[in-house]
Amino acid sequence: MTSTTNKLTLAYRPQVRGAVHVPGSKSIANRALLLAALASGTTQLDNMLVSDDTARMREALTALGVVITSTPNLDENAAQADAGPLHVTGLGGLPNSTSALSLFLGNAGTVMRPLAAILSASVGEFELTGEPRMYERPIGPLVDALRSIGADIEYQQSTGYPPLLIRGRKLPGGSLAIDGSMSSQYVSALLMLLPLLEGDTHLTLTGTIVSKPYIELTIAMMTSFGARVEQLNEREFLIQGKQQYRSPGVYWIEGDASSASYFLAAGAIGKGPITVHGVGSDSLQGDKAFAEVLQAMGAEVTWAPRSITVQSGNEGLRGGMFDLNHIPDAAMTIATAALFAEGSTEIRNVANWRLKETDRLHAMATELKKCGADVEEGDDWIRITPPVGGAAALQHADIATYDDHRMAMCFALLRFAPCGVTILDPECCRKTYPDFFSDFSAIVYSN
Ligand SMILES: O=C(O)C1=C[C@@H](OP(=O)(O)O)[C@@H](O)[C@H](O)C1
Ligand SMILES: C=C(OP(=O)(O)O)C(=O)O
Repeated sequence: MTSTTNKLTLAYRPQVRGAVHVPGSKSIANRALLLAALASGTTQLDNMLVSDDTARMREALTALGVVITSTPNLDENAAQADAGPLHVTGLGGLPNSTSALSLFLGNAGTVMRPLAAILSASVGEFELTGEPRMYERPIGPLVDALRSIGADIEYQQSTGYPPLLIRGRKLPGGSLAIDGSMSSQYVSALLMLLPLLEGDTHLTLTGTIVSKPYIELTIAMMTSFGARVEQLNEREFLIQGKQQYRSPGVYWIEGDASSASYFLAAGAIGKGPITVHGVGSDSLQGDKAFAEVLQAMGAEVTWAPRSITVQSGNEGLRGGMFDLNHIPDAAMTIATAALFAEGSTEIRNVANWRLKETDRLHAMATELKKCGADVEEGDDWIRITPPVGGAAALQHADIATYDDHRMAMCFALLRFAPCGVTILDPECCRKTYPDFFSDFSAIVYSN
């Protein structure tokens, strides 16, 4: 691994073995921080993720008056050396701010969307800002739903996009519809707010709902923090108002299943076995299903409640056609694993890749082509065919990462090809996994 300031060259290492403890899940960490902040009582959060996205949530909650303290890490198996338990003293309800606040939320969808919902029903005036890319990521469906029950939210630049100016006020509940066809985060954001409203709410999801497991994750976590959500059917929910979140005492944040995908794919390509600790059959995260896709491609997968082990199958990986709408983040790792598969791999139903840290369909197609793959890109799909000659015929490329942590991380798999790979601006992985490249280098070998 050689690194200059803004690029990292990863030399050929054909084999992988060992074990890794992946850092805490971004999705769970940011939900846990928020729910603990709204709850009565103090919550201890174990295996907290230390990354840009969780830093943005912590800073925002601290500015809102939530006391969060960290304690030293005494666990030598911890995934991150700086990730000791956090103690969050809950507000026992919605925030109440006497001064106007401007909150910088970076490019963290799991902060912008939930806080837009929570603050629209809180006392105070809140400006929600972020990085330039955040201003290109839509939030209109969530704002429309909140306005329909009386929220006062103003777009400060373009209609339908952050930055937002929110003048918080009591919201009554009632009948509410939300379009879940662009992002499940709008649904999760509303769900976390609704128990705290003055009255009961009947919530209907409209459109073709994307990324569904994240909605299930939200409901599971709300339940752990003492709220009740009644699901009437696939699209309808009844949520009583005037509820209160309650601290569960200690809450363990699972390892990040999307971060696990890079190591699991490594095991499938580079012989293995490799064991990823922190994610397993008991996991709440939908991205654990990534291991099922690897299995369908020919890898050998062994499940335990809190770990997954993968090794290459006897016949290597084979391509196929996969609808990966339910695992949009881990799906990116299938796109680079496809370079090592026999035949073409088609990833379907991922239109909202275009709305994330970058236009991921376009970025992925552009960079895979640089490696010598034949790539076709549709509105909501991508098909990858490795060069004739397979991995041995792949070409070394300087991979542009578009300030997208997953572009940087999933192209690390190219080090299993003789050409190796250079990753430009590898530091962008700090959004969810600051130590990714050193953890990845620790499990690869020359023979
Ligand atoms: O709720 C969440 O924690 C997330 C939901 C997904 O977004 P979409 O619902 O926009 O696909 C996912 O891509 C994101 O990284 C995290
Ligand atoms: C889409 C992602 O992030 P965000 O939470 O900002 O939507 C991601 O982590 O891949």
